[in-house]
Parts: sequence; structure tokens; C-alpha cells
Amino acid sequence: MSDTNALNNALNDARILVIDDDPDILTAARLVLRRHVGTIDIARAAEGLADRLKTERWDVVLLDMNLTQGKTDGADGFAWLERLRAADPAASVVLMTAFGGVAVAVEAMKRGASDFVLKPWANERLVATVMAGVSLARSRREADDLRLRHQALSATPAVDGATIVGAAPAMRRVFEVIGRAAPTNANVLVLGESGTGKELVAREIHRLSARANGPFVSIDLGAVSENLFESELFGHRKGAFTDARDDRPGRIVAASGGTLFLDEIGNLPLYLQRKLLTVLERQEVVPVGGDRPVSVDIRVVSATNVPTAELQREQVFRQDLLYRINTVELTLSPLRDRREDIAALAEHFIAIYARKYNVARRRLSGEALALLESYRWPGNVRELKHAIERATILAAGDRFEPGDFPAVTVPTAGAAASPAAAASPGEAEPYDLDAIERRTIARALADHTGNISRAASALGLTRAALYRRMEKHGL
Ligand SMILES: Nc1ncnc2c1ncn2[C@@H]1O[C@H](COP(=O)(O)OP(=O)(O)OP(=O)(O)O)[C@@H](O)[C@H]1O
Repeated sequence: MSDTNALNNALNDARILVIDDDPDILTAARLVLRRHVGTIDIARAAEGLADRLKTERWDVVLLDMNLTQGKTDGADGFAWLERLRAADPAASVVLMTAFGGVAVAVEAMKRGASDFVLKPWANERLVATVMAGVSLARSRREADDLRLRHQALSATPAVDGATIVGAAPAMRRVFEVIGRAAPTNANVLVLGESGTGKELVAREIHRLSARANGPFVSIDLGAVSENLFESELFGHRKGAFTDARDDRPGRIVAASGGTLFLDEIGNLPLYLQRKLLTVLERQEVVPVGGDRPVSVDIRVVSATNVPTAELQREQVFRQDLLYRINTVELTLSPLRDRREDIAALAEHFIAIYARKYNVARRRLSGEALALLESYRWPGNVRELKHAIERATILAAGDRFEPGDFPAVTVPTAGAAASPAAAASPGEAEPYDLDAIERRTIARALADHTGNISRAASALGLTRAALYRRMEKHGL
């Protein structure tokens, strides 16, 4: 590619703003630059400028130092230079000054301007200066993106080096599908109740994929408040809304080159489903308040505990998005439907927590194992994991006994019962799961004095899952 072509390509999608009080200068700048630059905006002196700075971005701003007729001290220029730099530190500000204003221009460069041109300018010199400004702005933005991406990544919790335990037929099928789908770039939808291991599976798909060395970025759409969805996912430009004090790349950009895990995808509002679909189709994202798309390279693994039938309702979920995300579909069965895995899972967690709390690894007594195997596990594997952690900390003996699992209650005869779930003596527990769930949640909330995180953890639920259940039961 010749230098001229490189120059033209570099500037084709560049955005330039020219600020001057003299309409002839604005016209002249536009005439010279329009052959080289994608977008040339103009501002007649400071007209509407403050508002535009809140929402628009340019690579280069050509700024006249004196925006008021007859003034030559550059005071206007200095004031706007400061505001421009504050609004978008990556943009290059190039000053325009009349002959004799060189001292002012030099001072302005000390204050952050990247270059200056003397009026009247030589056209080639103006083009070359603007080009250098564009390239400076782009390298600053790239550096910023990397830094922000790094920040976004370090804000994502670390992987807990997890192994997926399971030998039940349903789990063997799951492993088979993971093994086949992981190396492809296919989007995967993981279905299953809360706590069945959907995120673990998503991480495993990432680990076995060609993207394993790239980032795994997850976002729980059940936990993010609805007004933050958009900027969390798509990022925002500084000033896009009141609290947007900095540019933020968003999870999609952070996941580029790796895997984006969208937990509780069923919670994504319809208007953002369309936006997500566009991202997946075009592999580019436009941040909130931004006007330029950012290219990304993402593979999406989504999860939901909403049954597929629910997602197939057009009023709830866009079907075109569903087709995009469920190229491969995987269902994790509830733990109560794969009881043969309970012993191995319990052993797995016993080993993990013995190490974590630096205590001897204890065995489960026959009765304790029988109890764990007969319980319904509404919180699935997460609940089992918490039960083992709690027992590891609190149990006194050198074997785990049923009494070490006070929250594990089996309403049928014989097994240990917790006070809350038990019916009064002589009275059979009615088969009313909803009522039991409501009571259990109310008790957990009371035990943890309304602390949602602790109550959720004790119940083996995510905060989001607890919120949903609280809402369902009007708690
Ligand atoms: N088969 C498994 N082997 C080992 N650990 C497991 C298994 N399944 C789940 N876990 C563990 O149980 C916990 C819950 O799993 P995970 O967070 O993946 O569930 P989830 O289905 O994504 O839950 P939610 O829908 O509530 O987000 C995690 O700590 C996970 O490591």
C-alpha cells in the first residue's frame, strides 16, 4: 500500500471537529480536509459546544485560540483546551493561531495541546498535522482500551480451578456434548435449575476451546440492576449519562478473544436482546453514548433456569436471538435426579474444605450419606457444597453424622428433621412445597437478620435466585 493510500485509509473513519468564530475558516478547513477525513464537524465559536462535548467524540479537534472577535490573548482557547482535554483525554487538540500567536501556542502545548498550525495554513501541512493527531488519538485510545480491559478482567472473580464431578448417565451425556461442542465456536445454551453447575460447565467449555488462553468473562443478568444492563454489557463512553465519569469497555469488549458467559439470559430485557443480537451477528459493539462500533471476537455461552418452553415465547424472548445462542443446547438435571452422584460430590467437597480449613479429612457415616442421598436438594449442588462446608467448620466428631447437616431434612419418617421444616408431633407434613419454601426462606432471612447475601449463601442460592423467590412469596 502506498503512503498516500495509507493516509487516506487512516483518515476515512476519522472524526474531526473544527472550532472557529470565523465562518470562512470553517469552510476552508472543511474544503481541505473533506478529501481525507470521514467526518468533519464544525462549531461556530462556542455555540452549543458544551453540550456536544458531553456526548460526542472526535479524534482531532482543531481549535482557534481566540473565539471572540478582537481578542488575541488566547484566554478562550486555554479555557476550551482544558474542557476538551477533560471531556476526552485521548482526543488530540490542534490549535490554530494567527501569525504572532506562537508564544500562546507554545504555552497551550505545555497544557496538553498536541500541535498547532499557523493561519493562513499550507494545505498539506494542515492535512499532515491532522493525520498525526488522528494517529496519536488512536494509540491513546488503544492504550486506554487495554487498560480498561485489564481493569474489567481483574474485576471478574477468579476461576476456582474446578473439576466437574459426575458419573450419572445424565452427566455422561453432558460431558460428551461439552467435548464435542467446546472446540467449535458454536454458541452454547446451558439449561438447568439454580445450583446445578451451569457456570462450571460454561468454564469447562471455555477451558477446552481454542480460546482457552483468552478471557472468560461472566455477567449475571439476574443480579445486575436493569438500568445498568446496557452499560455493563456494551460499555459506555464518558458522559453518556450522569454517572458515566469515564469510558468503560463493558463485558463484551472485555471478553473479546475469549468467552462471554451470560448467566440468567432470560432476564435480558427485550430491547437489549435486539442489541445483543446485532453484536453477535456483526461481532461489533457500540458503547452507550458512543458512535463508533468497536470490533470484538466473542463466543457466547448462556445459561438460564427458565425452561426452554418459556424462552420460546416471543413476548419473553426474541426467537432470532434464541437461535443465535442455542446452536448447542445442554441440560443439567437437578441433583435429585442424579442421586448416584451425591456420594462422589460430597467426597469432592469434603476434600476441598478439609484443605481450605486445614482440618483432617473426615468420612461420612452410613446414616449421614443415606440422609444426603435421600434429601431433595432444592438448591442442587450449590446447596450440597454449602452443607459440607458448614459441617466441616462446625462438626465435632471425626466422622460426619446426620446431626452435622441440620438444614438437610427429609420429611419422611426416620431421618433427622430441622425445627423449621418439621411438622408438629403427630401431624403429617402437608405436601406443599411452596409453603415449605416460603417458610425456609423467611427463616433464613430472619436468621441472618435480613442480610440477603448470607441468607442466600445459607440456602445455597445466588442472591438473584433468592430475590426472585422472595418476590414470588411476597417476602
Ligand atoms: N458437577 C459438579 N462438580 C463439582 N462442583 C459442582 C458441580 N456442579 C456444581 N458444582 C459447584 O456448585 C456450585 C454451583 O454451581 P454453578 O454456580 O455452576 O451453578 P449454576 O447452575 O450456574 O447456578 P445459578 O443458576 O444459581 O447461577 C459451584 O460452586 C460449583 O463449583
